[in-house]
Amino acid sequence: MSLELVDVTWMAGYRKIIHDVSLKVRPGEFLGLIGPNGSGKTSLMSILAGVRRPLRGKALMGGMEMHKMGRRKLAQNIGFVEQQADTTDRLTVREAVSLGRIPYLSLLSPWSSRDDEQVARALLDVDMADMAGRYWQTLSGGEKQRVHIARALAQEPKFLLLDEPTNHLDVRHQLGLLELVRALKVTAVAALHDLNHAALFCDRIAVMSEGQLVAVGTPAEILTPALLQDVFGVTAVVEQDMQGKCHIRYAVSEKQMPGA
Ligand SMILES: Nc1ncnc2c1ncn2[C@@H]1O[C@H](COP(=O)(O)OP(=O)(O)OP(=O)(O)O)[C@@H](O)[C@H]1O
Repeated sequence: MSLELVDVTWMAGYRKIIHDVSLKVRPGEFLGLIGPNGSGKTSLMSILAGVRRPLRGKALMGGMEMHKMGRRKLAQNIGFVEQQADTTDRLTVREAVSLGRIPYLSLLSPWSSRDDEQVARALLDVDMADMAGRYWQTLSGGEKQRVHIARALAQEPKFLLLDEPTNHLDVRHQLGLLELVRALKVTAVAALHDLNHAALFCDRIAVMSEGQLVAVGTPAEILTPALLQDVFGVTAVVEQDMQGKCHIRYAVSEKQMPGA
């Protein structure tokens, strides 16, 4: 099953935020979405997740328009981890992750041991099993982020959409999370600010600039010094290692060096 945007335009008030974007997420791939602040990554992710409806164009899951599908069907297929999602509810970590099972529950299909197993597995996946009894409000920013991801994993999604998932995470958990996403049997899309992470973990990278999709391709195709200069306004050297993985070294002017 694929996730696809066809000529999508989205406006906030009178301002066009997303301009005629067409993008097909390939089954099984890990697609990175990169672009400067305000380029439209979050807006595009929420359209891909079916949370926002395009003003023009189509957002399709398995060839069907998402706004015509029920919330339950969307939630059984798409796990979406938004930026800065918070709650004031008095929930434990386990209860927060259990919310991911709601799309599967009904009067005829009440909570079962299978739901317990999915919640336990999701907590293990994000390294939060030993904090399952802790209250949400007592968690650090990084721990909350890992719980959000566990909640999305508990949905057993076919598509995992992550908006800047490594925010708040220390370097071990950043790498652990991206390794986990790669290892999962899901199609994943993540908005990422760290371009070296995108280069290391993503199969393809899509680049947003001023609301437009300006490039899509493999990390080696996309992460060129010319694109980094054009889109991000930075000077960088891009090296490839023996495995063909790109590594970006940014050039910092003398004035910005410590002690200058
Ligand atoms: N509901 C809204 N109303 C008005 N403007 C909006 C709305 N949502 C987004 N925008 C504007 O649209 C532009 C794109 O925002 P978006 O959050 O999609 O960018 P982004 O690439 O995710 O940015 P960042 O990297 O800073 O998170 C920004 O200029 C933002 O201010």
